[in-house]
Amino acid sequence: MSHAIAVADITGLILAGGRGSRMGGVDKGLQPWRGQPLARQVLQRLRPQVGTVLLNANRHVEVYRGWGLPVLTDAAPDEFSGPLAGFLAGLQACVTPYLLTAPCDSPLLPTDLAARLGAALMESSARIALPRAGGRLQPVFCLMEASLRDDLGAFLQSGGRKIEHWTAQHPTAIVDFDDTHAFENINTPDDLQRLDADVSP
Ligand SMILES: Nc1nc2c(ncn2[C@@H]2O[C@H](COP(=O)(O)OP(=O)(O)OP(=O)(O)O)[C@@H](O)[C@H]2O)c(=O)[nH]1
Ligand SMILES: [Mg+2]
Repeated sequence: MSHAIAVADITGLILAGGRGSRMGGVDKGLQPWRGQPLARQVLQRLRPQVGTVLLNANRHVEVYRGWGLPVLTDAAPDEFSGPLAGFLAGLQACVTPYLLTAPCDSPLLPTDLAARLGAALMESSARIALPRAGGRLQPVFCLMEASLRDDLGAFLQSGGRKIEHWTAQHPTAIVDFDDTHAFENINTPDDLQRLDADVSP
């Protein structure tokens, strides 16, 4: 018996729906890092790990579509309800049993993220798997059963906004990763420079 989820059974979702306020209000996914838009760096790392990739954005939708990706907007794109609104759009669109999210601003995400989270899901009775690095949960990187879509819809409807508040309502497997740089995310123009200097390719 193999304790793995087939790659084809996972839809990847790049989360690029935020305001980027700490970056001056720009679309973070389109900011260049090592010569490419951040969200494209994420796409390169995520694509081999999943069967299909979707992208969630509320601005510059045509630019992202030009990359050949289906683009999902939040149900209420003007409200900026946070990443869970992106999770829900992904869950509603995905036709596979599992959805794996990754933010557009973490270009060094682990190349074995789906494999390790997937193995943890299979080996437990959990419905969600989250990575932890340097002792901190990284809930924006979330592998979940697609059948949680109605439950998440109800959580958002009732005003819930925090990923960890939602995941805490379901059995969740936690997977420790050693490489803390892998989850570094870029929030400010300074971060763009610093992450390039600190971490070799
Ligand atoms: N769909 C959707 N995604 C969001 C929203 N807000 C944040 N995100 C995503 O959640 C992830 C983490 O958010 P942050 O790093 O805080 O990004 P941000 O909100 O664009 O940046 P700040 O405005 O500076 O906080 C990123 O992948 C964002 O794109 C939202 O309202 N809707
Ligand atoms: Mg934010």
